[in-house]
Amino acid sequence: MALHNLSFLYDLLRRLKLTPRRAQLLLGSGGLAALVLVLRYVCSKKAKKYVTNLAEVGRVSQYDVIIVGGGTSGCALASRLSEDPAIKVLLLEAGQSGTALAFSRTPVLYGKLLPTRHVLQLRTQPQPYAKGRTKFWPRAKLLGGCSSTNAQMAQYGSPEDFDQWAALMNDDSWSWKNFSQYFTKFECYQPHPGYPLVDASARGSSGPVRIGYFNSVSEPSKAFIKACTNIGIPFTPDFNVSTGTLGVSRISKSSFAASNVVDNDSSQVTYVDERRQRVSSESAYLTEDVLARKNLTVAVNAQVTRILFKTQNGETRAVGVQFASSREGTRYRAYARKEVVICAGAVQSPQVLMLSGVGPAAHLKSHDITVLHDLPGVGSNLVDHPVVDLHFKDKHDRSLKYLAPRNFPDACKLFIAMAQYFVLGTGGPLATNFGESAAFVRSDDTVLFPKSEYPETLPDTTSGPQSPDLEFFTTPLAYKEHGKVLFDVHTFSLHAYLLRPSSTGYVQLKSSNPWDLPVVNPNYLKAHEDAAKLLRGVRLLLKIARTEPLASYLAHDFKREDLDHGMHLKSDEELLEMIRERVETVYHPVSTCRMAPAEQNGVVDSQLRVYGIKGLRVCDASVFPWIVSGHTAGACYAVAEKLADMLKKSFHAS
Ligand SMILES: Cc1cc2nc3c(=O)[nH]c(=O)nc-3n(C[C@H](O)[C@H](O)[C@H](O)COP(=O)(O)OP(=O)(O)OC[C@H]3O[C@@H](n4cnc5c(N)ncnc54)[C@H](O)[C@@H]3O)c2cc1C
Repeated sequence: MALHNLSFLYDLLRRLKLTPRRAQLLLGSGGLAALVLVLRYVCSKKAKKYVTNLAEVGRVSQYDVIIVGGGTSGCALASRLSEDPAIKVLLLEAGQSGTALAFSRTPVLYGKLLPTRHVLQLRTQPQPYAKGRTKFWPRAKLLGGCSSTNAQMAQYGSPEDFDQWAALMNDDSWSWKNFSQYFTKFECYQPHPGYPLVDASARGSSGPVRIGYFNSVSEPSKAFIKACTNIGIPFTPDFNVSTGTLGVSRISKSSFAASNVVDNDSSQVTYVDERRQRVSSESAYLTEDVLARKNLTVAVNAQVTRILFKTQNGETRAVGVQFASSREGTRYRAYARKEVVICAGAVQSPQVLMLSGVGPAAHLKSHDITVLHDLPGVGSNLVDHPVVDLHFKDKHDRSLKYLAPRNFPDACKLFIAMAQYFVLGTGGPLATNFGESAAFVRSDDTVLFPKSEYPETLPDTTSGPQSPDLEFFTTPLAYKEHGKVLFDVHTFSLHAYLLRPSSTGYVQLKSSNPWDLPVVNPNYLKAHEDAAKLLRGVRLLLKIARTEPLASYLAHDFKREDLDHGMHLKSDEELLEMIRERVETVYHPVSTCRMAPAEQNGVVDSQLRVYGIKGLRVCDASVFPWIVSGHTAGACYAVAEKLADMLKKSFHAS
């Protein structure tokens, strides 16, 4: 039946006798419009009801907890807290629903969201160590936050990352042994017959966040895994295990060890549902049942402009928030009996604190903001993962280039893929998140980087001996400018990123107006070792690209300036120039309201309480003491799960 439908569609398109030009026009305008309409229709059926009349929110006399920002952590926290009917929760989100947007729901389309109004069009300061360029830094303005716009890769970092958090805070509840329960609490892992080596019993099975596999992966991405094992990167069946995250994945057959044959159908483990749609914090945690709770109010298009405080007997307490839907809009207020929790993300949590008078005193005064509490750490310690992309020609011309069709056969392929995804609901190419295979390595691994070739000893910035400082991943298509620019030939891409940079930067206010985007400066590659480690990563990737079986999938004799087949011949100096030229964000900023002892410039303590203020906490990527050795969304969920537990217990005790 499915095949019949697809061949019927193909015949129909052929009978239309479209010339390549017509096909291009059809796809460029009508096709896109049709796609958007179909998607709108599909998604509108699932659109949820949230409070949009902000006056209604202020009418409730008091909430117990007000959460600022309905992003990855914010939705999780709101949902968990409101499980207790005695806790009255208000969640205020600056953007609208993400589940109502087709570009968010359909994995392959998330790049299309980045240049829209649903994403803050933030750019960094010129990067002095990256050729003075400013970098595009998209941050979601949607319920679900960046989990509504991200690449859905479900790897959580290394267990030793969290042991390091625990040691810093002298609080064992953050150690992997104890904190890992919150990863399993949010997870609903879907075992897959193609992945028999994954120990499903070690994964969560009843949490709200469905973790599973897409059902498409390109041949070169499978070959990448084998090429990695051929140069000495061990295979690991699961990146999220207690023994650490080092190695390369994925693979399906348990016969791998014997035959060394990679034969999987699926890509990395991802946040994806049974219809191969995105799982975001909103879709997972704000279900209809949760939204039906009388003690939970979720308001959208509600941007918090500042926290409200009360000072009595020398003690300052957060008592509520002020919010509005637009720069000129009416300012509303809502009050919290117990706690205000800021979950506005690594860029905006420090912004909200500073707008409210909590932050570095001199900086606040320079913007005529009355200093309520001088807290120098707010906005400092910004860290992000820098990435370098390498582009290759796909030798067999089988890439997903048809997703941006330029001729009739490609147009047909796209329509078939659309039918497969939207009509048949069987996934296929539109269900890809692009990140297919990945490897985690250490830059001091002497098998991969022999001392004879890499004599320099670089500072060890990993969180422990089982933890990586470099990640590689593959995409079945090369792109530039965050997906805006594709190549006119079939391509395949390899990416190297630095997991534990030494370089840190800052978030500062541009002005005291909450609608002005803050100033961000990650200081990419400021530290010598950051560039040196990325150089090692790029050298190794270039070697992997020329190692079988991957080498046979790439057209290494294809000579073109904008492709990297000759890159391995460059000197270290030339490669470093290229790295500084190309370095971009992997969209993982953290640590701007760092959980750390107060004397070490910390902003929150180990219970995520803002130093010096009562009733105020921060809960999102901004509290990470150090950046995780992997992808950041998982720890955002887990931190929120932990805080929800903590708050529920403390409310019951009081
Ligand atoms: C393009 C992209 C790809 C990524 N890919 C991956 C990936 O594959 N895997 C992975 O693990 N991680 C990935 N990440 C990173 C990950 O998604 C983020 O680190 C994580 O989601 C951040 O969660 P958060 O809760 O800190 O903040 P966010 O999810 O950003 O939430 C902050 C929320 O607060 C709201 N807000 C801000 N200010 C206010 C205010 N004043 N009032 C009210 N609301 C406000 C925002 O609108 C937003 O909804 C990616 C990120 C991006 C952008």
